[in-house]
Amino acid sequence: MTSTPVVGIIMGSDSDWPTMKDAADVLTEFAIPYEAQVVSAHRMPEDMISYGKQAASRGLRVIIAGAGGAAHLPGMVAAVTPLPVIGVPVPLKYLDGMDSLLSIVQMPGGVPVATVSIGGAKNAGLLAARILGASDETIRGQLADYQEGLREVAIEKGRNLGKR
Ligand SMILES: Nc1c(C(=O)O)ncn1[C@@H]1O[C@H](COP(=O)(O)O)[C@@H](O)[C@H]1O
Repeated sequence: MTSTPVVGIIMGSDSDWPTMKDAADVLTEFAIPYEAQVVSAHRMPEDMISYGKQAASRGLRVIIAGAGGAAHLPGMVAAVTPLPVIGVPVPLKYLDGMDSLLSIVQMPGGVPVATVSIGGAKNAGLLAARILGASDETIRGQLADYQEGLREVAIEKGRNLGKR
């Protein structure tokens, strides 16, 4: 039996998937059910509006939206859903993702998008887990273990410094 997705990962094009996959991998690691699909504000505006409007009633609790270039997708989805939207600026060949970053981060007051770093889909996945973990003790425990793992790796790497 597959569980109902609680995180929706959307992206402007399938070409964004190599970047966005990092968010999916984190959610898989935390056993958080997600769905991933292409939803473009520019190329399929009506579908994008439907996706955003139906997201909460379909059971989604967080949306991760990635896009490159003139990245209007995260902000437009945030405009039509009350769910938290995490924006991932996807770097393209030109401008190194600065265009996408600025398109996503400079939202007008009233319509928030939690923007992660350029190409920062891993942190988008972790942020989604933290949002869900605020009201879910199991996920919160998993996140605490994950953080402890980061500490142990950092300490281990520090120990190895003297051995070089
Ligand atoms: N920024 C957007 C939107 C949108 O914001 O609605 N739709 C597609 N795109 C972006 O166009 C780039 C090139 O897409 P193609 O590789 O399909 O030409 C992708 O990074 C996509 O996210």
